Amino acid sequence: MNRFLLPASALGAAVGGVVLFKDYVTGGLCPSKATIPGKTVIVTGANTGIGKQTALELARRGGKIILACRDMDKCEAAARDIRGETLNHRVSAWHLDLASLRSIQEFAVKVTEKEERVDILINNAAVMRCPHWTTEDGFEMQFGVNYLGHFLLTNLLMDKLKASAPSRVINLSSLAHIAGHIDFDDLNWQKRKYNTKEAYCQSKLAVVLFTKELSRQLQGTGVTANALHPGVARTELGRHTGMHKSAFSSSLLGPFFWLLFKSPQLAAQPSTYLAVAEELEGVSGKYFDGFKEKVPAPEAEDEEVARRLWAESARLVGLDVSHWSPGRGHVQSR
Ligand SMILES: NC(=O)c1ccc[n+]([C@@H]2O[C@H](COP(=O)([O-])OP(=O)(O)OC[C@H]3O[C@@H](n4cnc5c(N)ncnc54)[C@H](O)[C@@H]3O)[C@@H](O)[C@H]2O)c1
Repeated sequence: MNRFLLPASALGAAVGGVVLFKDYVTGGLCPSKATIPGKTVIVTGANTGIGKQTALELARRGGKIILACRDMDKCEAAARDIRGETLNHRVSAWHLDLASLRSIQEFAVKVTEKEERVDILINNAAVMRCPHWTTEDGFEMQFGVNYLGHFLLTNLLMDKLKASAPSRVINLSSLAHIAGHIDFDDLNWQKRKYNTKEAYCQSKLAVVLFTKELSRQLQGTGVTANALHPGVARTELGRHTGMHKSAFSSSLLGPFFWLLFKSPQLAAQPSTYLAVAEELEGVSGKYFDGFKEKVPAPEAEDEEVARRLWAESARLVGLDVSHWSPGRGHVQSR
């Protein structure tokens, strides 16, 4: 009997260790139980991955949820899933292609006309390490979708956000921002040899700089802006890198991914926390890694870089900054 005791307790300790380690890596569930009845939430890129799970979590908490997606079939399917799972029928699918300034403007006009309020804007959509593609307006795809599209969208919705204050903007960045650099001489990768990884890192650094500058400009308005690294998750984000569904479910690498990567549901917990937590009311201009506030990369804290990026971005998307004040974004025809 005794000869089984040692191996059994070693196995028990190993299993316990794995469970504890996984818990540590994945971060756990949102610590806030706050609900959001009466609040309207927009989640971009909500048909899959972290965005879909975030929309589901917030629908469960009673919000009116707008899924803002490029592919309407997938968006409708996600909205149906969420309505079915949460029994919250105030979940709808709207078209938004962040690779098109026209689409962003149409979406913002529709929101402005049809919605009384926007309490929470979650800028979640992204593309990672795609080939050297450009958006409809000629911007490098990762810079255009991950950052510039959200920059314009947020500015165009600012009147609504201000009128609904206290309200929140949550920008999905990434730990990858620390390897980023804003090259003002070539934001759009027209001069340099294209590097998919550096372009992703630049776009995610731009998201943190945007968050900081937005927060500075919105002081006293009741609108807060925070940036977030959600953790590393098993989503479709790696579709251009080979790290996708089949790798996650392979018998060789599957257990490794299971242990070290979050499920989309767990990776949606930090976004949910930033959206609902009462203790974060008034907290703005911060960078979170999971549920914890962290210091971002030094370049992300550079106010001069942030101001310059804002001005350059406004110029690129045709936002009239000469008459600009928070909430008075005006897009000139291009
Ligand atoms: N998965 C991770 O490990 C991880 C790590 C750090 C940061 N993030 C960030 O989390 C966010 C969510 O990523 P995910 O892992 O769920 O990825 P995902 O690829 O599963 O989801 C991204 C979503 O963005 C949408 N999207 C892409 N281009 C778009 C466009 N032009 N217009 C509208 N929507 C568009 C996609 O359709 C998809 O719904 C992203 O901002 C990503 O950078 C993810």
